[in-house]
Amino acid sequence: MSHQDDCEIEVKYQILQMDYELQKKELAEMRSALEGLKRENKLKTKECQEACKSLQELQNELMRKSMHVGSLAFAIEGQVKEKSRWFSSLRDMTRKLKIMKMEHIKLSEEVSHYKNCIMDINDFGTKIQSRINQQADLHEDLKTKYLKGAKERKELYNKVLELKGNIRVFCRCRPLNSEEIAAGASLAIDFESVKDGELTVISNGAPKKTFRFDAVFGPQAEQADVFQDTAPFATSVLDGYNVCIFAYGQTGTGKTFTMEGTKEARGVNFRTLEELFHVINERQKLYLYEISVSALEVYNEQIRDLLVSGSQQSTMAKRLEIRQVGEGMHHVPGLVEAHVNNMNEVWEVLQTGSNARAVGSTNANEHSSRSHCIHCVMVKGENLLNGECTKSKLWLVDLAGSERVAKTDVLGERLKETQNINRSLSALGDVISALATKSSHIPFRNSKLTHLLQDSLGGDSKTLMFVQISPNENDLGETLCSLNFASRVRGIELGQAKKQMDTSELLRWKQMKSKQDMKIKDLQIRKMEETIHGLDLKMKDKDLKNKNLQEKVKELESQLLIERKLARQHVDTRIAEQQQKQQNEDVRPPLATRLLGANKSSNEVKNGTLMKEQVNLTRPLTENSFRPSMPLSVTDGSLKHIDPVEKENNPEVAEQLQLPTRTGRASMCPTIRRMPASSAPRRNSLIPLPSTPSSAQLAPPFHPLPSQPDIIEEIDEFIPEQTVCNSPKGTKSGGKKLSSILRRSLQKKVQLKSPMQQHLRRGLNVGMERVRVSIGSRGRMASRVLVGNGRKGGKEIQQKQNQKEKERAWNIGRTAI
Ligand SMILES: Nc1ncnc2c1ncn2[C@@H]1O[C@H](COP(=O)(O)OP(=O)(O)OP(=O)(O)O)[C@@H](O)[C@H]1O
Repeated sequence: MSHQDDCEIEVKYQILQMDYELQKKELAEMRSALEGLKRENKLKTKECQEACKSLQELQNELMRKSMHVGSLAFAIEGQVKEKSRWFSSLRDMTRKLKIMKMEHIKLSEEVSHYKNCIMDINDFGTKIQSRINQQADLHEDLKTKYLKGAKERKELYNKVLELKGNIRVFCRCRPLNSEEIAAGASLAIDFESVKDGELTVISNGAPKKTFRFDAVFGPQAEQADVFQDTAPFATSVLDGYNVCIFAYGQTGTGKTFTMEGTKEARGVNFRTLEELFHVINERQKLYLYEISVSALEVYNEQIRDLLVSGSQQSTMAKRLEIRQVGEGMHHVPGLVEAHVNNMNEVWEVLQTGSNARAVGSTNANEHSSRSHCIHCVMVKGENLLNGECTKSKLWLVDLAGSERVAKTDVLGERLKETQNINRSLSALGDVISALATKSSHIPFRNSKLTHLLQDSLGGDSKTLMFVQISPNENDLGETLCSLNFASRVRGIELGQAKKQMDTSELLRWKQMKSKQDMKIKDLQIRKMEETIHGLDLKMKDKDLKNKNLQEKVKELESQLLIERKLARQHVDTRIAEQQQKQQNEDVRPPLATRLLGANKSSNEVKNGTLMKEQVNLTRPLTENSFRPSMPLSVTDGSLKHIDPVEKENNPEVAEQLQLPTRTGRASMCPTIRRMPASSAPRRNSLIPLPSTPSSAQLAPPFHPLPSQPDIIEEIDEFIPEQTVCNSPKGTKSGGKKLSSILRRSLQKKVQLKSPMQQHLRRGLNVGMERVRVSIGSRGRMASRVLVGNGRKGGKEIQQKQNQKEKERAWNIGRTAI
């Protein structure tokens, strides 16, 4: 038993030992297995950590992507806004164009209306012209007839005066004054026998001598009666004849009364001038007259200007000398000539002269009898019908008392005065005598008086002499002297009176008239031409504006088209990218496999998918690259189809569809959210984002502003690059089309000059800029964004630059990852 037991025990022991061995072996195996498991566990843990890390990175990446997509959506939103602005500006432009067209139509209608008007006016003008010509002929005929009539009238009038005598003598006898009446003076004139100009001088009640004059005015004669016969001389002056009216006679016989008169009874001076203005007024439509009056006195053979104030007299007196200014024309240089336009002015001048004469002496009457008072009325006349000009003079002379000639028993100053008066009055007598005997020499220069009156005492003038006499028998001697002198004067036969024609004035007038006519006609023609030219210019201007506007609209449309295409391509590219990523995810290997082959897959991505994406990313500028069968529009967070034809033809509808930009931005997010959890290869695919410029491609922050041809060259360079990447024909032609559109647009932009064009150019610049923004997001053209911005203000540049810097920072950050 024991042995058996022992054997059993032994067996058991051996079994146990074997078990033990087995268990030990198992333990060792278990231990080794445990070790293996531990190692595996470690590896797994490490793998898990890596996976977590990778997951974290991917989450970060995802966040960055989301933000990037957000920024892209924001950019798209901006572009959509920009587009809406473009559309609104386009709408404005279209509206303006419509208005302009309407205006153009209106203007065209106006122009045609004006043309018709002009034609009517021309017709009317020719009719009027023919009427005017008829009237002008009639007028000319009437004028000739009138001129002929006027000439005849003048000639007849002059003949009448000539028949009456160019030198006429009126005798006027003053009434006896109160002193004489009181003294019981007897009359020396037989007033009862006065008829037909005959005057009989009586002495001691018996007729002594009979004198014959042109008119005899007795004591009862009024100033107006006297002037009635004097008035024709005034008409003669206006007809261009020189006239001299003088009063001769003994002191106190009424010379001054006849010539000057009193305030109540105006004399010849005032009345003659009144008559002058009366006739001038009557002839005002046919003649133009200028009247000036001078007042002077000849005292002691010196001429004194009565219109110069007393203080200036001393200096003026020396200078006043008589000068011959032409054939038979005499003038006193420096003599004041007062221009008078009406009788008030005439009265002022006459009063001034009278006052000046009075100031010169303490006894006015005494002084007046010792000097010759002379008024010279100068008349310039112009016949408005034929331009005939005349210059004539009217002398109104109040002579010094004639009785002084006989008085020689005076001394000193009075003697000198008397001698001078004697000299001048005897000189006047000599002149008249010489004229009477038709002497070859007329001694005009023997005295200042005759020298002054030379023009009006010669053969071609008319002279009226008032011989003033006293009725007092005590003055008989003086009266007879005066009457004898007057009779001598009346006996002079003056030659035919000549009109004082100013031929140079006539010639000048005719030349001036013809020049004026020419000027008026030229002016009329020029005005008509200017009106037509102005209308033409308006038409051209409107046409030009219309053309420009049409061109601008076309340009803007093409810009918009390009912009729309680019934006669409941009969105398409994004979608394509997403699709590509999704495809990549679908074929992505399991986590462990990817871990083992991470480097390899990374390289594959770099060499394969990545490159493909890069290629795709450069494509969007071409029309056909990655173009979906139907274009998509973002509306209410979902992508909608827009018919491109409808969009082109009806931009407003298209705009309305595109307007909700916020929803457009949101619409991008679900696409991102639908993407599965990112993986390492997928992350690698995101590295070379289209907007990420390589270090070589990164544009400097500020480029110098390129010239327009440079930009065109850049576009030219840029477009073929796209076409190379996208070989299909359509893409090539699209690229060329785009290139040509851009080039044309830029060339036009360069040509713009007018303010309107500049305004449009500003709009175009904005457009170009936007185009560049959209191009710039493709990498290479990013630099052009800065170029475009370089044209704007500093703030805008800064904003754009900041925005780009942000984008670049994102991209650089991604590259670093
Ligand atoms: N026809 C007349 N009717 C009324 N009064 C007259 C007339 N003629 C002269 N008298 C008066 O006679 C006076 C002298 O006249 P007035 O002074 O005109 O003479 P005179 O010839 O000019 O003298 P003098 O040579 O001194 O200047 C004046 O008072 C004037 O009023």
